Amino acid sequence: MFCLTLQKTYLGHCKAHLLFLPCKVRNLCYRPPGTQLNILNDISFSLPQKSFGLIYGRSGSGKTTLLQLLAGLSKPTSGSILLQRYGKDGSVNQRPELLPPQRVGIVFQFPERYFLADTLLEEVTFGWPKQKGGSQMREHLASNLAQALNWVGLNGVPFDKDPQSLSGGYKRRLALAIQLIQVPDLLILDEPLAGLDWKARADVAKLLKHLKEELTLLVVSHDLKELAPLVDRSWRMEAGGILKEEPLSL
Ligand SMILES: Nc1ncnc2c1ncn2[C@@H]1O[C@H](COP(=O)(O)OP(=O)(O)OP(=O)(O)O)[C@@H](O)[C@H]1O
Repeated sequence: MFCLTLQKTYLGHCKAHLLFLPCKVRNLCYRPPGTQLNILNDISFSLPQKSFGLIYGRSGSGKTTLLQLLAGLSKPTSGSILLQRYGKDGSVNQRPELLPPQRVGIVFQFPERYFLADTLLEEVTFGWPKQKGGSQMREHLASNLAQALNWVGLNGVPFDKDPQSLSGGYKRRLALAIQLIQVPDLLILDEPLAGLDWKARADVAKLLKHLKEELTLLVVSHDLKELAPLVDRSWRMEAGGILKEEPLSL
């Protein structure tokens, strides 16, 4: 009886701490190879599941470097990036594990500049496995495709449409859909509103609000005013990569 109570209390304790911390960064430092100084110094933060985290700060403060580490594009010099996984029912199904890059989606600044294909279908399926043995993965991705297009409101757009003929806001939606097909545990966005007109900015901000209900988003942006209503946690970066949690003051 005592053991059962203890076990329940312990599980309750774990849930209270873990369910709300899917992404946990601890004491992250980064020094580019061949250089003497750290660009990032002792960065620690955590982002709750299905929430919107915003990182802002002056140019050169280290925001892009941090996103690159989180996306697995560079390796930290020291420190850890941990991810808590969830079962479909919301229960914790694993201990925190090192964040595998394939579970992180990243939409770079001006993603439309990197579109390669002539049709929307080619663009969204670019990089899918073609050879024998990859069919299971293709099926998996195909089953997520409709959901991803639906999430971003692209489900009515013909598959043979040239991505470059889409409006600015719809190009951003397409870039988001490409990442959403993987159903990432963490979706990173670098300046998602940059270069858009006011209407497209409002549309994309509305879309991000909708996505926050399903996903964990970490955004770097200078557009504090437009994103403020979505923000759950915000950090200001300073030169040397110091991250300070600060509520937005507009
Ligand atoms: N490979 C590298 N080697 C040396 N210094 C670097 C390297 N990469 C970035 N830096 C420096 O690290 C600092 C942080 O750069 P980073 O691009 O992460 O800043 P940022 O906050 O994203 O800036 P912005 O808002 O202009 O994009 C800058 O001073 C930059 O010059």
